[in-house]
Amino acid sequence: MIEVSHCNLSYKQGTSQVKVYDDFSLKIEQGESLVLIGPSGCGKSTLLYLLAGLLQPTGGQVKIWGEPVKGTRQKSAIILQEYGLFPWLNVEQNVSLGLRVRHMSRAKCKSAAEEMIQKMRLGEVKYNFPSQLSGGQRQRVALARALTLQPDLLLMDEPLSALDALTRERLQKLLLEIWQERNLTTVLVTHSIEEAVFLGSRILVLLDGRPTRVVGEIHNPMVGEKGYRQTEEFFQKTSYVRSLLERGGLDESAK
Ligand SMILES: Nc1ncnc2c1ncn2[C@@H]1O[C@H](COP(=O)(O)OP(=O)(O)OP(=O)(O)O)[C@@H](O)[C@H]1O
Repeated sequence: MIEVSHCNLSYKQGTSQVKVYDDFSLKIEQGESLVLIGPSGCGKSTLLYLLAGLLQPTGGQVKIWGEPVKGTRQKSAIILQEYGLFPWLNVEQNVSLGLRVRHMSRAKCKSAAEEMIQKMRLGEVKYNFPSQLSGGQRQRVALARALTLQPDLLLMDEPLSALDALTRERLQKLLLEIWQERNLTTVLVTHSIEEAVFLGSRILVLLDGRPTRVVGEIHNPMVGEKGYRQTEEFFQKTSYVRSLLERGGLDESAK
């Protein structure tokens, strides 16, 4: 279980403080695929950074599998909005980077990276640099790099937002496969309602209220089932999330 308990977090903006989280709590079960959706600036990335240990709350605590998070941890992988690839390293070097900084031998790094490069179908571009890749390929490199570290928690901040519609759907399927195969715990931030319902076993709808408020929590047990996107249930769930976002709160009639 991941527990965010009574967390407070404010940012300094000029001479004032912007209160993003105030007494905020959240629990995430092992193996869940949690999606955070909400308007720009409502605090989604901040929550991801708290979970990653990149930010520390000023009050309260984050615990992962019972351990308080005091900084970044080896088993948490985060994929940021700009993918975080190093432009001066080629695909193979980017993928193996995490292992190299953990002092794994060169040969082991190479074979672990190669396995992941094949899985992500990046073999043909493995000596290319990030500037020579498409958005979808860059995203797969970022995923490959995160997965070589065998994380138990994968945090993703709008990982697919820069992609064209078809590439995005292909990578959504890939993310689902990875989640199901590895029984990973994932937290994904998105602005897309369809993506939230396609990928989230639970969806949290957040709104900016200074502090951030959770205005809806949707359990989505059919996630990952074949053909889910074409079902009535999928349509209903997306309509419900949309109504929460539009009306800024719980609308019982749309449930
Ligand atoms: N380093 C910072 N310094 C000051 N204020 C910040 C900082 N980072 C974020 N904020 C503010 O905190 C609030 C929440 O930001 P956050 O990035 O978590 O929102 P978000 O929901 O992820 O937004 P987006 O969807 O646009 O990425 C915003 O009002 C933002 O302006």
